[in-house]
Amino acid sequence: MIEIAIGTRKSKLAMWQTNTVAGMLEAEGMSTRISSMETIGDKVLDTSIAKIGSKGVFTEELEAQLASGETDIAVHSAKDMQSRLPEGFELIAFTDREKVNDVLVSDDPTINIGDSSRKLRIGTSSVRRVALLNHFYPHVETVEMRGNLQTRIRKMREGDCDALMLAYAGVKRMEYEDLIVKIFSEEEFIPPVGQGCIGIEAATTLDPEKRKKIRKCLNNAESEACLLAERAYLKQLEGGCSIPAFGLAKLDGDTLTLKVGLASLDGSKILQKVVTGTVAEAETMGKEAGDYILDNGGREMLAEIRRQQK
Ligand SMILES: NCc1[nH]cc(CCC(=O)O)c1CC(=O)O
Repeated sequence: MIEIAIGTRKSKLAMWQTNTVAGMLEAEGMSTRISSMETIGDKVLDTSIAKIGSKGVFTEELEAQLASGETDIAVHSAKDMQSRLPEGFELIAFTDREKVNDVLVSDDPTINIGDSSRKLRIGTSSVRRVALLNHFYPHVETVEMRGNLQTRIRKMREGDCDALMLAYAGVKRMEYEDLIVKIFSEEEFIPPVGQGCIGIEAATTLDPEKRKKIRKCLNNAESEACLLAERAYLKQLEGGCSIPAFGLAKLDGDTLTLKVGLASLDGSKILQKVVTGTVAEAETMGKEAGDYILDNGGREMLAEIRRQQK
């Protein structure tokens, strides 16, 4: 029997995702061994990720295990992955995607984000969520909020904020669906690249037979097409989760539609572009959309964002 060694972060969400992936592999007759760790990104909670500076704070240590052969694959939230992986690593599969929306979570069901007469403090550490909230709901106050889902909910309950803006996928997986007070439309609040999807990373040195078996078992072709397009966009911007960029691809028959955008940090400016094509063109589309954004004000916006983040 072939055994797949899986690396993962230790957070409850990461473990949920890893157990799901392990279950899929086991259902196809493979055995699995899970090795979990706390990464730098999990440990440094007092600084926002955008400011830690180093790329891949959640991934570097897992990649070291892949490179040494200690593990075969690492399981990640696809949206936490840098658009350009370090040399020697690749994403070999993308699982079935969960609903991609952002949601608002609170213990107070009467919260209405549209009501500007009431003070509302929303916890998030995402530059994209802050920018979009400023843009669409300028009366809302945002509060910096790091840590895993459970920590954030605890902080909300301690009074740090009135509500949290989170990805539906994580809220569902951690069984906090009862606290959802609003589901943001994916048209208005276009999600970040990769939201809702689990990405499987491997070293390029992974045994090709193993790679093929893992891929066959875990990869969803639709997710893959969408993720390739979205990630190619982010790569063209040379971005990761520290810039307020967003991108969502949808597959309808053979037609892939990619909607992307970039916001200024304060949300005052938003650039958007929609491109369509075939599955085979996924990465070209992402690149094309990225070039369009860069050439139409995005380059200056990115320079400004990077200046403000220094
Ligand atoms: N950045 C943290 C993170 N990474 C993945 C998820 C949720 C699951 C997903 O979007 O795939 C979350 C929490 C959140 O953004 O609310």
